[in-house]
Amino acid sequence: MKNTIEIYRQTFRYKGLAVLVIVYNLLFVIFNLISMVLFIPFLQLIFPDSSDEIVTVSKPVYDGTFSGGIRYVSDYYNYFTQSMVAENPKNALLFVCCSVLVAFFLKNLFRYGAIWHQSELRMAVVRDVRQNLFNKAMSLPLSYYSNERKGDLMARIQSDVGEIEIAVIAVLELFFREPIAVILNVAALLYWSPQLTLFSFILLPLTAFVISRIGKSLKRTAGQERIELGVLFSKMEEALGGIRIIKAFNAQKFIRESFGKTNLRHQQLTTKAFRKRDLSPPLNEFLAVVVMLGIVWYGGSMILDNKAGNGFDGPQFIGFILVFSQLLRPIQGIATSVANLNKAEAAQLRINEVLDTDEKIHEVAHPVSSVELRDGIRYENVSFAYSEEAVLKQVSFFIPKGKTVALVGESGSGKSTISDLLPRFYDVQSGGIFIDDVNIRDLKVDYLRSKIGIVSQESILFNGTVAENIAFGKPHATREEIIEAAKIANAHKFIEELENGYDTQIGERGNKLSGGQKQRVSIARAVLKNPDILILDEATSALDTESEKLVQEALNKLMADRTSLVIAHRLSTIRNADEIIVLSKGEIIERGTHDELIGKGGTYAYLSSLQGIS
Ligand SMILES: Nc1ncnc2c1ncn2[C@@H]1O[C@H](COP(=O)(O)OP(=O)(O)OP(=O)(O)O)[C@@H](O)[C@H]1O
Repeated sequence: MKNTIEIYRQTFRYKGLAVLVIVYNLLFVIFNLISMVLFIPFLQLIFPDSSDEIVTVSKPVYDGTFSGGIRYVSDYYNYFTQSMVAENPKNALLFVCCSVLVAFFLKNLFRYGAIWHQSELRMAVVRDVRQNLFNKAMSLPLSYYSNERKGDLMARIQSDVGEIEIAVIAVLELFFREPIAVILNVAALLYWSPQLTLFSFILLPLTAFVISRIGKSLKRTAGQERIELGVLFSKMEEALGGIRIIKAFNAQKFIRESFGKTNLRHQQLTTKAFRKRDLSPPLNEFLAVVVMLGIVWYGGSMILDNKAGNGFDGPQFIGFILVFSQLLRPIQGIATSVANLNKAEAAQLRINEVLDTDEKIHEVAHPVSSVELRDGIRYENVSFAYSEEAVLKQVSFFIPKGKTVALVGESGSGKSTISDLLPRFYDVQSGGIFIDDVNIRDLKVDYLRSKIGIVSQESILFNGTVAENIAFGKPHATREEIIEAAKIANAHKFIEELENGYDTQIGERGNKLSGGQKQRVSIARAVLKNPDILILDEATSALDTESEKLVQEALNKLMADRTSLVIAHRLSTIRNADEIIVLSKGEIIERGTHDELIGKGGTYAYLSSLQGIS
């Protein structure tokens, strides 16, 4: 219920649109009924025998009340058409036809009016929910992404938001259209014949029971089908993502077979679901005919036996059946809307789980507005764990301003974790990191990150032009600034040679560029940002000698005069670091310059010898 209220609230954030949808729907319901009722005089014209007593209807008088007003309009219409019948039956027929036509036209006009505004409303709500989820996804801590699968978040953004879209319409129809349609139609039925109305309502639960049984069974199968579809998609995603490895290992057959099995299971479940779903229309129709025939038999007998009373004649009886047939739609509509809202409750819950996730990286109430970086960066007794197991244990070191500290160690020793703590992708659990004497926790996160440039192992480029990718951290940079940065990053030459120079689209994730080119674009991006502090996660993938030379040169220029923390994989590149810190299992085991560490003959010397460095 809480989540239904939430959907209701989101819908009514667009009050103007919601009110328009409601008003149009109400007019649709009213004209739907009127278009049925207008048939009665039409039928009375076709069966003149039954109109004997009606032609004598005298001109109605308006009694001043609201319900009297409705009766007056309807009586006047009868009086008017019947007077016409007396004068010229063909004119009367034409008049009734025109009235019915106008009523149907208006009914459909209002129906379309409701749908017109509904489309805007549902998409506006969807846009909001999707945007909120995306904004939240952007502010969630990195730890969220390691614990929860990205695919799951994608599913929430895609399918759960879709459920909300359907629910927006359900809310409007459930509260503002269908019940009113039911009430109006039932009122008309009761007005004509309370006895026949009661009889019809005895038959309805029978059909409702059968239909709901099918609905439940369908829901079960549809649920299984959705799960299987999820598996199917994840297999597809996995296979497409790893296509290079699949080909390299000649594993196409294995992957094809595994996909084939899931695909077959999905096909079987979908077929089952379709069969159940497709059973509804014929069964619905048959049950509707059973009910109708029951009414025809009972109502017809009442008229034949002259027991109907209250002037209930043949044409009115047909009108009764027409209106009754219109009653099934809103009743089914209520059932569908309730089912859709139930589904949306679950979807809203899943969306709220994301929206309510704690962002973990909290800002202090009164952050320090700026810090100069005069002395350097200090890690002081830093300990950290992603879950239970400690990943960093009491790590302390200092990077003097303008100097470079390199982190070395086996895979999993904690190098990336140390660098992730500086821009506060995670917060230390004990100890602290200081820029001069200011704890980074006391700085505004945005401000802190604005001072740091990161060049990561993987060059993360986005679909766009080269220039846009370089200006990523400084969107208002001029073309001259971009070119200047590219020159420093040894990227200008190759960019100029591209098809459209700086305006060349580089494709998804920059897949139109080579590894070395991507790295130099990333470096240009960091150069343009011109940060005081630099984190460099050195690329592990080998580049050819020429490319590597260009990248290394670019990095040297980028690092000049900056305070840098370098994660080194190839030890040749950090020979000149001011201090090298060797980590093992989250602890510092050696530290010193290259020469000092080689002289010591410890782990660093051993690792260097493995890489042929002395
Ligand atoms: N997001 C995470 N969630 C849980 N554990 C993690 C996460 N990231 C890293 N770890 C674990 O923390 C430890 C340190 O990892 P880290 O990535 O800092 O090491 P590294 O020295 O940078 O390794 P590599 O050289 O392979 O990149 C490892 O045991 C790793 O499994």
